Amino acid sequence: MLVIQDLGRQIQGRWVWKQINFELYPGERCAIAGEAGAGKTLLLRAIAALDPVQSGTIALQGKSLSDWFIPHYRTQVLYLHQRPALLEGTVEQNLQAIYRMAVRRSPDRYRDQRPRILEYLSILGRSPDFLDHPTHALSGGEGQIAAFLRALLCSPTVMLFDEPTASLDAQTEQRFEALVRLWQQENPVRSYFWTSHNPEQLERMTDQRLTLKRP
Ligand SMILES: Nc1ncnc2c1ncn2[C@@H]1O[C@H](COP(=O)(O)OP(=O)(O)OP(=O)(O)O)[C@@H](O)[C@H]1O
Repeated sequence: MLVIQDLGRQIQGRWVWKQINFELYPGERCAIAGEAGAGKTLLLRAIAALDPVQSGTIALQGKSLSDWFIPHYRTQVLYLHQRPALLEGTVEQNLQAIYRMAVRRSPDRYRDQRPRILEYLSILGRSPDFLDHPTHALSGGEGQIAAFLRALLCSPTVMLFDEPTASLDAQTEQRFEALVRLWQQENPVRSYFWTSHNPEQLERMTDQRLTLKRP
């Protein structure tokens, strides 16, 4: 699915990590572990093609990142930010915006997907009113939920979860994890990387581990 070879990232002339080699197979759930500042976010951002790397290559489905049209690559590999940025407007307008992007332009598609969104909301313990909330009034946890719904609608093959439940209470965290499992069951080739400072969560949610150490 995704092959990382000899990947290295420098910041101000210093290697944060280097010689990272890893293969993510279809359906795999991989933890990215390492102490605070080890470069977990930088690695996820590199895999998402959001940041440059100073050495090595990434290939998705046998095709090197440099040969992908980046907007298409990002429909397949999606980074869920720790502190997601949402557009002005309501949660629902943020979800509808996905279908105005050139790579997915299809105005009617949102309507078709709405029942699915309502099902996801109920798994997350939220009522349909959540869709009407203005994004500027969302708490950090609600912002994570809204961004997760948006990510699910994008249907990526590889999801990059960066401390996705850091702002959630324990019950919503469990619901979030249940929805990740459902998302994966819907299509078992879906795979993900997940970072968290909670070892029990990594135990529950992942079965592979990539540990970052200082070079
Ligand atoms: N834009 C930047 N400019 C300068 N240094 C940066 C930048 N982004 C990250 N760093 C540094 O790179 C290192 C790795 O950062 P990163 O956020 O990837 O760590 P992390 O493992 O995700 O940490 P945490 O577990 O605390 O979230 C840190 O020392 C950080 O200060």
